[in-house]
Amino acid sequence: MGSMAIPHLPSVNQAVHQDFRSISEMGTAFPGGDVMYQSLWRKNGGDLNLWPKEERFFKGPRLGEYARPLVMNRNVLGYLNQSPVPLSAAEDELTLVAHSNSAARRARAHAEYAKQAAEKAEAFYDLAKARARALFLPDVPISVKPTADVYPMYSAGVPLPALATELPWTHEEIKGAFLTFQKDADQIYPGWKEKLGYTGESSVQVACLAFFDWGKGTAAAVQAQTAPSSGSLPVLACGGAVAAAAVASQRAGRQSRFSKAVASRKLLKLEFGKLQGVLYDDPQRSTSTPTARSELPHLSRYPDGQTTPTPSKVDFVPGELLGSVSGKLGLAKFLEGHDFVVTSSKDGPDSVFEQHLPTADVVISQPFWPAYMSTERIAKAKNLKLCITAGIGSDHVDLEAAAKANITVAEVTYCNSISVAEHVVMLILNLVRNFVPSHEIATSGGWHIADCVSRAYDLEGMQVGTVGAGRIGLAVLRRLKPFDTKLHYFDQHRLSAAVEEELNLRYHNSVESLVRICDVVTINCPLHPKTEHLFNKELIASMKPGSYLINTARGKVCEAQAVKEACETGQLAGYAGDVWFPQPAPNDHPWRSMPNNAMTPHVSGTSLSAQARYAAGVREILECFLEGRPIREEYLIVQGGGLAGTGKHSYTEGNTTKGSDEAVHFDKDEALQEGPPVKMQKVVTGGC
Ligand SMILES: NC(=O)C1=CN([C@@H]2O[C@H](COP(=O)(O)OP(=O)(O)OC[C@H]3O[C@@H](n4cnc5c(N)ncnc54)[C@H](O)[C@@H]3O)[C@@H](O)[C@H]2O)C=CC1
Repeated sequence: MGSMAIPHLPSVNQAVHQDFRSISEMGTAFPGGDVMYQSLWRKNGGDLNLWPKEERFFKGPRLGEYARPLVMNRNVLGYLNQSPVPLSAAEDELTLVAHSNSAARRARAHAEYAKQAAEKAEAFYDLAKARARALFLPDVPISVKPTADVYPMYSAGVPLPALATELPWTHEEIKGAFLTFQKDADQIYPGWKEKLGYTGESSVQVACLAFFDWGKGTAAAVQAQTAPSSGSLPVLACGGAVAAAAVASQRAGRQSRFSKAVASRKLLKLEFGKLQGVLYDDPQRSTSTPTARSELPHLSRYPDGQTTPTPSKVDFVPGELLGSVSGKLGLAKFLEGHDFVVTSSKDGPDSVFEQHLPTADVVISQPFWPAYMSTERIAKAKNLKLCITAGIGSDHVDLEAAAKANITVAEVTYCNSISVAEHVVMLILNLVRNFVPSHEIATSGGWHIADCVSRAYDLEGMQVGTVGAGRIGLAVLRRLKPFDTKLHYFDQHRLSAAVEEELNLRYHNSVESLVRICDVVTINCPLHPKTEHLFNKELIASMKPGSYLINTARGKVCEAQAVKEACETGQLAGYAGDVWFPQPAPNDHPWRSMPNNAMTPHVSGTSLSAQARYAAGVREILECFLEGRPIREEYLIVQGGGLAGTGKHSYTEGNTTKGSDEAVHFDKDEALQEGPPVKMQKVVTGGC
């Protein structure tokens, strides 16, 4: 299109009555058309060379022309100046058609321009790379991409102390670069930290301080270039080059991504954003142990037919540890060029999370180690547009406040529902068959069979009920069917008659009705105002005596003290689960030490298998968000000022984050000093 010769006057298209010839025949100084056309005509007359390029692509009739009513009984459209009647409603529709036609043509021309701009940006980047290679090092290491941004400053002779102080503080990208380039430097220049006296801390501030030295290094690099024989290139010089190159690489990459997005006519909502990831700590035990398995089964659909996440690609191998800080949910590469801060420091006003919150555009958190987005925190997060739950269950966000602030809350629906369902079955068997105490006896060298079996039963024939029969609840029911149990459920949405028949299910219209009958109750509903403390003293007292309660939904669905007392009196034969409130649970939380518990930290939904799915799902959500595409309906909890998608189906309005600030009382050091968690011997001797 760009190389097409520009005719002085376009060829005449007789099918379109108001082309240039007809205009001139009409002898009109300012022919009909839309406002832009009129004003361009006034300005430039018929000389198309003087008109904006995209106007050349407009070959159809002008606005207002289709919109004319039929005149003169000749079954042709009349001219604007001949119109005998005012515009009608039908014309409005035609006007819209004409509008969209012309807009589409213009958009195509814009897209063409943007594509050319993208190509130029790429060419520029290649040039800058070549020049920086020549300047800094004859052989720049592979991951080092030189600079379009910093290079001109060096070559323009900006005083180096000024450069060194100016760059780190004024350029957000440089701060970002420091978070990513250290690995490169480690590989290429082992020992650089010692040589620089780098403390090894990972905060941006420390990294920026280190940049002062990197800046000096750049000076050395420049000198080395002018006097190559002055000795070996100091490590500092190389460091300067690495830093400068990392910045340029990020910037050029972002620029070219942006231009490409424009060229493909995607709306790039957030060109450069601050994303705050809150993930659990890396393993405390040695990581030298190889992972147990080298591959994961490939799944493309969930049981109801919904597809597993569909990001454009992933930068991790399924089965890797992605949910902890260093795993970064496998997003580090994808988010290069953005400010992506990942931390486990999430509770209290001094936490890293709270410090970054006021400037964050996106918060990514996990239920296992939740960044509680309380009312107060949402009020502080003025830039926040999107909260992503890497998993399922977004109750750690004050959904009411998020809706009011027009923040979207999305989660990776279904990603770990089956993981949890498997866990629930395991926990039921665990409690009923008294597995954990028996295991403890074996590992402590004992053989006390009577102690092992005095609380052990068969599940067969028991009445088992779920509160909540959504993705997890239904999967639990399906998995329990072969155990020849009698199955019950309560949910605000009744399952289909076919499913009830298939699983021989008994529906209860209240939770009270279900708990009265069941030997085993499993909780699989979200936490929202109607389920908060649902299992209180009163409801637990109405349960069948000696029943088992399994809660992998959310800790706050149960009242902690009421559960503890019921375990002590025997009203509950056992309580198992992995969810607490708040999280991490205080070191002295009663569930850690109450009798007959089979508790773990919050783990059921973060198996390595689940991590691969939710990491991919988070990327899918981010890709949609960054490109202005809609997020899958089923992933939505809050959008457009209210509950949406799965949020609308499974939650009720309100806030359940109150009390989450207590999480600050968890003392990591105390937990580490105390060694392995609660010994089950305590449980065996603990009563009931
Ligand atoms: N422990 C873990 O690692 C994980 C825990 N979860 C928890 O499990 C919950 C459920 O997950 P899915 O089954 O995938 O969600 P889902 O949305 O498919 O199902 C939830 C079901 O609960 C029902 N429900 C809502 N309020 C209820 C009430 N008051 N009484 C009875 N039923 C009610 C809904 O109607 C829906 O059928 C999540 O919201 C989350 O809190 C989810 C994944 C991992």
